[in-house]
Amino acid sequence: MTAVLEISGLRKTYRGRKGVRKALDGFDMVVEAGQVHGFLGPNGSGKTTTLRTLLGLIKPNDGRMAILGEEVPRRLPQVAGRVGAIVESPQFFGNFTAETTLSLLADAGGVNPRRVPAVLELVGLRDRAKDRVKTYSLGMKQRLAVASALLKEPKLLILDEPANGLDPGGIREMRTLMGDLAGSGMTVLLSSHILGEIQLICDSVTIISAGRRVAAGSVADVLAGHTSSAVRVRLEPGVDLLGAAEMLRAAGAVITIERDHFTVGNASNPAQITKLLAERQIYVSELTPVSADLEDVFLELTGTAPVDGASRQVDQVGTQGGWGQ
Ligand SMILES: Nc1ncnc2c1ncn2[C@@H]1O[C@H](COP(=O)(O)OP(=O)(O)OP(=O)(O)O)[C@@H](O)[C@H]1O
Repeated sequence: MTAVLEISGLRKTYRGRKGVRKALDGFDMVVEAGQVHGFLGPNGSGKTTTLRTLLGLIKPNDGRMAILGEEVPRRLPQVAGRVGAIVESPQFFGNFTAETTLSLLADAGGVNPRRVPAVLELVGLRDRAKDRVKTYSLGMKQRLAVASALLKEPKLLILDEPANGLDPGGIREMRTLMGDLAGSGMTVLLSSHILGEIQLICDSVTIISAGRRVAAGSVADVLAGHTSSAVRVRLEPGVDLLGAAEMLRAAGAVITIERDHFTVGNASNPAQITKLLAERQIYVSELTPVSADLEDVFLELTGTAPVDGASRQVDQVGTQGGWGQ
């Protein structure tokens, strides 16, 4: 596979009245061609700074970046025509229709006007193209924004938080759209903190925390590297669930109590659970492993503060020790 986007050792320090803030601290990222790549991190972890730096809107302090094999920002003029990006929510005139809006943008950007119906079709707005934008839902406005970025037929599409503020239906539409775009050969980079959706949309991810990469790879690989040691425990009806949970907690288990069961978050040896319970004549009716999802991995990784001052990427974060070994 060829890399459409490569970043290495990127550093950005903001200096303000409140002092110096390291937004990017030797950040690395690689995005391969034809992928939908999720760029994930908590608020303030450096996602927007990375995207704005890539697009030449912010000057980095150090590091190398290349888009489609061209060094940026030096060669940005040569590559800009092949990159579509939305890093700030674009403002549209509510009284214009989507068709007019895109026609004006196409005209201003020297794009063939035939692209307008094509992109409207791509984002699923063809039937509403002649309606005023002010009658659109937020999801439709987001799709119009994507349409505007697609006018010049980019090879790489960069979207900052495209699912932000969308309801589940809007997120589903956005997900379908991303899949369609990648299916047409485009590479899509999308930043987000909505992880459940990312797991379904993306082929690969980069997770950033405090300006450094803490995980990267295919969603399956990232998940496989962080197998959960949690198990769900259900007891026979009528048994004192809270009492049993308390007893395990006193023995060192990390317990989360649900309505009709509890989970043990650090059960590296599930037999210990059944043994301790059986010693008190309490019998389990279900003991099931809880599989890790991207959200678990994200919390585990971004809750792990990187070593201060070290620029090494901490992809290989060790898993925490389990209880009951
Ligand atoms: N113009 C600025 N001046 C000073 N500090 C800034 C500036 N822009 C961002 N920062 C700081 O840099 C860090 C990274 O911010 P950035 O906006 O890149 O994060 P983010 O991951 O995009 O967060 P969010 O998801 O909230 O948008 C934060 O600590 C932020 O407060």
